Amino acid sequence: MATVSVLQMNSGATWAENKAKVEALFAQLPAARPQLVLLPEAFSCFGAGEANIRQHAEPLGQGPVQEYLSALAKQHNVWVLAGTLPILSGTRYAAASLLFNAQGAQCARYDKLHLFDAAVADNTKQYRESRYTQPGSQVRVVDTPFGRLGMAICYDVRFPELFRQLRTEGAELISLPSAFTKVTGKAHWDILIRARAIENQVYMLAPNQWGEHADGRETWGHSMIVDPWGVVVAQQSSGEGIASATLDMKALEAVRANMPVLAHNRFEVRFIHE
Ligand SMILES: O=C(O)CNC(=O)[C@H](CS)NC(=O)CCC(=O)C(=O)O
Repeated sequence: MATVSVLQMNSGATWAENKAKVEALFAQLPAARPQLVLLPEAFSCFGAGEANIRQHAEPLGQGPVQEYLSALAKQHNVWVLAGTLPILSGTRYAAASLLFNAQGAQCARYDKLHLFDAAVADNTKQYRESRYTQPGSQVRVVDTPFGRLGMAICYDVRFPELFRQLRTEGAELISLPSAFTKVTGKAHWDILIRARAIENQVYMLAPNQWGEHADGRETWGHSMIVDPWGVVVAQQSSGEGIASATLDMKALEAVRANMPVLAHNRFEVRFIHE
């Protein structure tokens, strides 16, 4: 049975400082070695505006952030889910989640489908992710040695159809790297994640940003791993840190066999491309 770890970060503006944070967290991985480690959304550069994102954006397969993660995966012999980093996409950037295997090869990419354009009663007030982000156009599921992984990001959690589609395509685990705000996180974070886990009978792996960031924006933390019955099996409430859990695929199969919601479903989900 595989162990997975989600890393909670307080990412700053620059890769130099965030790289040091990633390194420090990897040095604290549990003795029961995880096979998969997940980083939060915007782990490499966060909360310092569009010019800063542009400076950190990399072409797919090139650049210091991807090179570092590839080496890190290999060095620690773990799969690494690189929450999101800005990947050049035309004249803009995709908020891309990249998966590296334990040999350091980049083997899956998912671009955030739903962009966070919303008003929130916090000190940022207006979020306009679509101003600088190129949305994805594909749903992504990938086989790993520890289960079939569906990929999602942050605000996507509010769109249950995506998660039903991932389950329909065989997902057993779903990654949800996030930078969920403090205000919306307090109201909705655990409920949304647990609901997606329960209704789709999957493990939800949700590393989040925590604390105050360069532009004063605040994120909620509470990074968590939720099992297919909806139980929060690991959580890092506040501060930087690591939450780890062992995946029990027999228990997942039992939940599905006892209550076959996928077979009972009377609705069909269709992904609408742009
Ligand atoms: O833009 C960046 O640098 C990194 N990306 C983010 O911080 C994104 C877009 S602004 N945040 C979210 O999606 C929060 C969603 C959320 O909090 C909710 O759904 O309530």
